[in-house]
Amino acid sequence: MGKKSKKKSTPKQPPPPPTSSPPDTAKLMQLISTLPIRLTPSLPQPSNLLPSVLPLVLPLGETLPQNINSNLKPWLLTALKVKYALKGKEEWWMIFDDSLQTISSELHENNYCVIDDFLTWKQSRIIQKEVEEAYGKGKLPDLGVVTDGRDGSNTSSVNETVRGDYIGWFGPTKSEGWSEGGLVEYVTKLNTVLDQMKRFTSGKGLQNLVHRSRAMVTCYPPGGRYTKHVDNGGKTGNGRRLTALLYLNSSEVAGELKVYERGGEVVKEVIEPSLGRVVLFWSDERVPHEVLESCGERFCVTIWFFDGEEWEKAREGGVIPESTKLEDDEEDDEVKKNEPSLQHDPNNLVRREPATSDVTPMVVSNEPFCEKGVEPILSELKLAESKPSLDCVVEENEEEYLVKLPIPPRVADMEVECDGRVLTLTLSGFEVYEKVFEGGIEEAEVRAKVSKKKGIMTVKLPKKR
Ligand SMILES: O=C(O)CCC(=O)C(=O)O
Ligand SMILES: [Fe+2]
Repeated sequence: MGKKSKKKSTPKQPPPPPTSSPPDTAKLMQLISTLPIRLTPSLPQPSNLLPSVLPLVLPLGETLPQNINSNLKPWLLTALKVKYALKGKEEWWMIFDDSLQTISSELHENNYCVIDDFLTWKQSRIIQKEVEEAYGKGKLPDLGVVTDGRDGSNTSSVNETVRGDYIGWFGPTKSEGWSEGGLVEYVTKLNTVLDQMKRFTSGKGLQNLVHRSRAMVTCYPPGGRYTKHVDNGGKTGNGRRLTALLYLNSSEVAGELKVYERGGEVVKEVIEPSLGRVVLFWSDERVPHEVLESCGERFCVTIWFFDGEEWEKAREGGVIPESTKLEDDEEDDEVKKNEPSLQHDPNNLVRREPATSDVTPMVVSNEPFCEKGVEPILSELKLAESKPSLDCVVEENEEEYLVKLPIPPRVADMEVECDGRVLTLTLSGFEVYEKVFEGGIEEAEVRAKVSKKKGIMTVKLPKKR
């Protein structure tokens, strides 16, 4: 009885801090202003709500209290960021259980999630510089081939009024031009976070994510836009389960991402494409979205994560092109005949559908590091798997190395030992598109030729002159 009346007398109060000593708000805010993180400007000012949220997350280890007041929820991610920045762990603030739990539940409840400071400021600037340079050097040469319409069912139309961006597909390695390694850090971090998020979800959502696409780097020039669409819609799925956008714009370029409710009638949020911001959303009909007209050069890196089964089905059904074109190789004629061609690339415009050769397994990191040199305690990082490695025979002649290995069952990163050095190949279909020499060998700008016979694949690597 007493309990009941007590409840009635304290309506609408934020939940009391779980510790007896409430934080000194002014001091706290002063401290926060010195942290290398951003307080989401579109939310109510920090002096307003943040102090109410912080006590909820700060003293509680790595689990969140249940039933957090809903008006405080938008501040949760910021509060968690503050929490880990206070511990000197701002680089990996999102990998801790309470952060993962918050991101997962936002994604599942809202169908999308905006994460600021996914990369540190420094990391974001590195990728930004690399992307701008790539654009300047003409490495994003192609006008996007669009998925037109709301349901994404038309994948063949090319219409500048629908989409007006320049596109390039990239692996993250130095040999693909990422001289400062910015993209590889981002991709590894993203893979690792998504992999860890699996622990906080059940059902189909994230559990079956096994592949990711290469990074689609885009620049919308002034006036560029992309009308309302979904990334994986229509009758035949294309395997995409989750879309991850990384924005790279430090000045105001407009070009906001407009996110709609399922059905595409009701606007949920208009999101600025600002530097270091990551937006995760389900690629299917749940999240129609649109890019509003840009007024400057607007940069974004998009990576799609695939549901293993759906992707396999789409590939078998011919929805996904098997491979990019093979170089002329007599031995491969038979193979070529059996491969679907890139029919939806009639005008030499770039594919916006990631091909088999654009897809690679999610490689996760077990050793996230922290800028300040403090290693986060990451005892939970159990899902990480090492790259598959296949037995192979390496033969050598004057001009090339011949690496013979069993054909991998699916797209795979693999390591082969070549002349005593380890060579990492990212293989897909029958094309090797990415290779990294480790152990001091000069990076070779070679495009390996691959041929296939009776279950054995031969990779021919020309020797560098
Ligand atoms: O650049 C963006 O913000 C989103 C692009 C997009 O929706 C797409 O490429 O499918
Ligand atoms: Fe999209």
